[in-house]
This record gives sequence, structure tokens and C-alpha cells, in this order.
Amino acid sequence: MKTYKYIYQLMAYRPFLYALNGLLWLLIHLLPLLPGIILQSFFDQLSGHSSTVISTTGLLALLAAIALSRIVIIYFGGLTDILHRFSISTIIRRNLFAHLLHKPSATTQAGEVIIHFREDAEQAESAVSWVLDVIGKFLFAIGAFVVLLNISVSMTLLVFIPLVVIVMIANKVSYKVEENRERSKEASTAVANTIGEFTSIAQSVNLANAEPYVIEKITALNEQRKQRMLKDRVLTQALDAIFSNTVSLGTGLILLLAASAIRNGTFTIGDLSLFIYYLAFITEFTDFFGMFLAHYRQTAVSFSRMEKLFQKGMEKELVEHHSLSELPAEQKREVEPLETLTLHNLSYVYPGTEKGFRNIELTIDRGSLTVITGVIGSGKSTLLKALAGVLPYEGEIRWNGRAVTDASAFFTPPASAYTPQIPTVFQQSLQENIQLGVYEEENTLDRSLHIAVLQDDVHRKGTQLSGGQKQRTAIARMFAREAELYLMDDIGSALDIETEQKMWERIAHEFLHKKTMIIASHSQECLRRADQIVVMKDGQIVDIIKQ
Ligand SMILES: Nc1ncnc2c1ncn2[C@@H]1O[C@H](COP(=O)(O)OP(=O)(O)OP(=O)(O)O)[C@@H](O)[C@H]1O
Repeated sequence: MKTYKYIYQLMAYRPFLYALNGLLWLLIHLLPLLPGIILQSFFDQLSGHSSTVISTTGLLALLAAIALSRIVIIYFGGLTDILHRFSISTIIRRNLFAHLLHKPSATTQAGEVIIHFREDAEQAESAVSWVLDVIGKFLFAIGAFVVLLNISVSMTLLVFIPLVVIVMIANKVSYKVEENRERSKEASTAVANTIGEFTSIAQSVNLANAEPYVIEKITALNEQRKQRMLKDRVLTQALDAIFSNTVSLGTGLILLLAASAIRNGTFTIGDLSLFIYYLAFITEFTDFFGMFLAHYRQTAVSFSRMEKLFQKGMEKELVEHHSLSELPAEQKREVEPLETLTLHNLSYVYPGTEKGFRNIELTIDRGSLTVITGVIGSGKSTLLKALAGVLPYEGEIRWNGRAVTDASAFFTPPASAYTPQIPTVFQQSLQENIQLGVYEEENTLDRSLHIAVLQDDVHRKGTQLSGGQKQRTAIARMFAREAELYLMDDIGSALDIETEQKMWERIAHEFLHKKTMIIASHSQECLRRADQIVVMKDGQIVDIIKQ
């Protein structure tokens, strides 16, 4: 989706608040036109050129009144702007969060996500707000241009033309600003990702005596980040310096030109004050416009980064309008009981590699146990991830003959439940780790604790679990959910023989020939109970053994 379309959607999110905000900021930007004219009259009166009826004291009182009213409007403008900005970044964060929960992606990294929530949402928020400023400042510039043209055409053009040239240069340079900003953001993401990764494997780092390696790696990435940030800052500051000095240069130019015009009597002291007063605002507009263009391009980068989390065609979900105060209603999903699951010409290849799986054709009947086996790296986990909806795929998965259109939304309970190869637990109690909100079905807790051979560990917390206990917690979490299809990835790998045997006996007793199960495994316990064994090699099925 194009950046302006995203911005437009966000503007339309709180239309009345945005309109009020727009009105206030228009006033804030346009009010400074008046003090210029008052100053002109003031100085003209003092120098005896004025024809106004208001006294100098009256003019000063008017100036004070305008300043005061502008302060009041800025106060309310600030309030509406903060409120509106908050709504904009929050709706983006809300939509991102909802998307990550509903359609988790196996390839998303934590550091990257944090940057989306923090920087990208703020970038989008500012883009929407800055549109009002750029319009307000532009209208001011037009108003000032007309007033100044009426005083002196030649001086006005001489002041404006250099400013226009500066804007054009700024526009050109802003591409470079965008490129530098993107590169510095990439470097920041790399640092955040690496710190996140090493923190999550801190124990392994410690045991492998790898702290110097970690420090070296982070130092190198930080150095890269510093270099890129520096480049970004130097260019931005250089542009700022040019812009802030244009006022002084312009004032100098006006003074030079005004001297002879005042002597000729075609220019008054009041005119001079008006030119100098407006110049500061007009230059501010050119400065701001350059910044706005650069900011707009950075916003495009932010949107395209967030867009990558969404499937093609679904990007508009990022800016969809939802209430911020209400939680989405819990929807009980009905699913047609599974009779047959068919995988037709199913493929997924990890981007930039040849790895994954290709052209998978497989039929799975209701109540059967399918075991996917094959050497390490043959594509078993990848296939299961696609079936669990955490990796996209090409081809078709048919549920009772009908193609599933949105796999990531469909393959969740009550259609399917999945235990990944690497279990994830958090620090709360074992019970909370298993239930994760499935409170109304508490009767499934005992069953799942029993199947996963975890009854003796129920008092533990997530942080106190061994590798095997974590694996069994993930299994219990899956069986605590009612589903038509259970997908399990190598779930016995961290278990001792006795526990594994017990667990398979219990799974068989509870579910064999009642529920449909697909398991990636080499375990004899599992293979001997299978209805069909699918052998994979190099991402393809090389044999299907029915038993
Ligand atoms: N994120 C990834 N990016 C690129 N290649 C990947 C990624 N994840 C896995 N692979 C590669 O894809 C191939 C299939 O991996 P997969 O994890 O599906 O194998 P597997 O059969 O489940 O192996 P194992 O028995 O070790 O679990 C492997 O060669 C692996 O190196």
C-alpha cells in the first residue's frame, strides 16, 4: 500500500478530533500574519508614514492580545494534538499486536518487533500530525507572499527565489537523509536483535565461556551503528545549519536592498520590519518542508517494514479502525469435523535458500496417526510449521476437500493444535503455562497433566523446569485444547525412555483412532503405532508406508 494511503486511513481514524486539531493548528500557524502588519503600522506611525487610526499604544495592546490568544490556542492545540497522536500510534500498535497474536510468524525476530512498536508507530504518528503543520505553514507563506508582493515585487522575488532554490536542494538531499536513516535503523535493529538473542541463551554463553565473543560481536555491531548514526546526524545537522542561516542571509539581503529603496521613498521602515518579520516564518516553512519530505520518506520506510509482517493484500489491517477501549469479543469458532486432510502440491522454501519442502502430496484420514520421519534437515519441522499456519506455503491444504484460504487463522483450536520442536515457557506457574486462558475448560487440565506425565511437577514455575519438563509443558498446553487435529514436532526428544513410553501410552489411550494426529518423530514408540509413515528426504516425500 502507498504511504499516502496509510496516512489517509490514519487521518480518517478520529475524523472530528483531527478536524478540530487541524483548525486549531491552522489558527496557530496563520495568526502570526497579523503581528507583522501591526508592526508595520507601528513603525510607520513612529516614522510618520502611517495612515492608521489606531494609536501606537492601541497597536501594542493588539499585539499583546494576539500573543495571548495564540498562547491559549497553542494550549488547546497541544491537547488535541497529543490526544490525536496517541490514538494514531496506539491503533497501529493495537493492530500490530492483534496481528502478531493471531498470525504469529516463525521468521519474526523480537528486536525487529520492538522497533515496529516503538519507532515505526511514532514515525507514522508524526507523519499524520506534521501534515497539518506543513499545510498551516504553507498557507502562512502564501499569505505573506501576497502581502509582501503588494509592497515590493522585486524585493519579494529576491527574497523568495533563493528560498525556493534551497527547498529544491533540500528535496534532493532528503533522499540521502532517508537512505542514511534506513541504514542507521538497520544497524540499531541488528544490535537489539543480537542483545535479545544472546540474553535468551545467556546460560549457554556462560557455559561455553563465550562472553568475550559476545562482547566482541556486540561491540562490532555497535561500532557499525555509531558510524551510521554519525553519518545520519552529520547530514541532518548540516542541513539544519544551512536552513537556520538562511534567515540571517535573507535579512542581510533585505537590508542591502532596502537601504536605497528607503532613500528613494519607495520603502518605509514599517515595510522593512514586515519583510524581516515574515522572513523568519517563511524560512521556517522552507526548513520544515525539507524536513517534512525527509520525514515522509522515512515514514515510507517504516510502513514498508511493518507491512512485511502481513501477508500480501492484508496490509490494510495495519491501519484498520478499531475501538481502543474495548477488547475484541471472544468468538467461539465452529469448525467442521475433520474427515480428510489433503496436502496438494504443497511447497515452502525459506527465502534466499533452496531449503524447505516441495510438491508434497499427502492424504490424512480422520482418526489416523501419521508419523513424518526422515534424516535431520529433511524438512519435517518446516512441513509441520506450514500445517500449523506459522509459515506461508504455496499449493493447497484441503479440509474435507475445501481449500483453506487463511491458514494462519484457520489452523488454531478448535481446528488444530500444535506443539513446536522447541518449547516456549514463561515464568508463571506451570498451570498458567498450560492453560494460557483456557479456564472454562478446566477439566482438560487434569487430562493434559496426566498425558504429559506432569502431575508431580504442577507446583513448579516456568523458570524451574528442566528441558524435558518444558517439552512436556508444551505438550500439555496443546492437549489442554480441544482440537480436530493435533500436530506434534519431535516431542519426545528430551524425554527419558520410561517417561516417553508412559506419555505415548497415555496419548494412544486417550486419542489414538479418535483424533487425527500428525507427528514428526524417529521414536519407535511412535512409529509402531502409526497408521502411515511418511519418509522425507531433501524436502520431498520419498516413501509412504501404510500399516
Ligand atoms: N529459518 C530458516 N531459514 C533457512 N533455512 C532453514 C530455516 N529453518 C530451517 N532451515 C533449513 O531447512 C531444512 C529443513 O529444516 P527442518 O527444520 O524442517 O528439518 P527437520 O527435518 O525438521 O530436521 P530435524 O530432524 O533436525 O528437526 C534444513 O536444511 C534447515 O537447515
